[in-house]
Amino acid sequence: MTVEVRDLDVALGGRPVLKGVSLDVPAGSWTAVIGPNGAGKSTLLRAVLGLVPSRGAVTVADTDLRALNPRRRARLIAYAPQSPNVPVGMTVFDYTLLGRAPYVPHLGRESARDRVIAAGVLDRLDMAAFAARPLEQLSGGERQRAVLARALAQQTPVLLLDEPTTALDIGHQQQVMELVDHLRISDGLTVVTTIHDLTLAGQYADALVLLSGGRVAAAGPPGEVLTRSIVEEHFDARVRVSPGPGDRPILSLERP
Ligand SMILES: Nc1ncnc2c1ncn2[C@@H]1O[C@H](COP(=O)(O)OP(=O)(O)OP(=O)(O)O)[C@@H](O)[C@H]1O
Repeated sequence: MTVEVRDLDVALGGRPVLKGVSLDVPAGSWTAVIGPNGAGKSTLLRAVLGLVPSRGAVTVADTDLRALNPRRRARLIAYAPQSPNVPVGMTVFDYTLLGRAPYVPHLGRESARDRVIAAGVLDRLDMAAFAARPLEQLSGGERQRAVLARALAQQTPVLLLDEPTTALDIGHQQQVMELVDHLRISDGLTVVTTIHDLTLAGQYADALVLLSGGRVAAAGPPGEVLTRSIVEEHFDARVRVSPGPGDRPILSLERP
């Protein structure tokens, strides 16, 4: 399903954080939102979901997202936040099962199918062995995968992921990115993710949107956005950009 954001303005604590941000994410594609710390990436995802007040329009398949009730919205769009408050004492399995909440009838319980879906997602994220463990006893990377599991268990056509790989080792980074890409291709998911690893962003995303100071500073295919001059200007970093497989850029830091 196509996601469209038009002229989004967000102010937090009386300060403008997003200014006129527009975004078009075609159905079944992957867009990565990149940008320096404080650029407004997480705020953009939160504003799309209606978690912070904003001006502008957000539509999914031409439906105004904010006009939907929370249950209908949760069947359309899933969100894995960067560092959510996790309920103390809850097991990984029960937390993942929360992703099925939009499908549970009022006053009803999760079905056997819901439990199968939750178990399947945990399995695919290498988390089956952690199913009975309380969330607060997990490492940072294990908790991050549990948060992702809950979002994937929602089985929505649109997935918003805030920094899904920051706490993960290189193997689990690849596993998570491959799993999301596999779901995108097999189920036609539309994916929007914020991400700091620019090479990883460029390898998986169809399009990159660079936020800088709350505005869209560049947008387009990875090769157009991840140029040496754009990265140096907006991240204040010295980098080498070399062509990788499929003409997707590979970035490495250069010592000044
Ligand atoms: N509740 C708030 N009140 C005031 N300012 C806020 C609030 N939440 C975020 N901000 C500010 O909004 C700006 C954007 O924050 P946001 O978390 O969206 O940035 P980001 O691009 O995701 O950063 P990072 O890469 O560090 O995760 C920052 O300057 C931040 O300090």
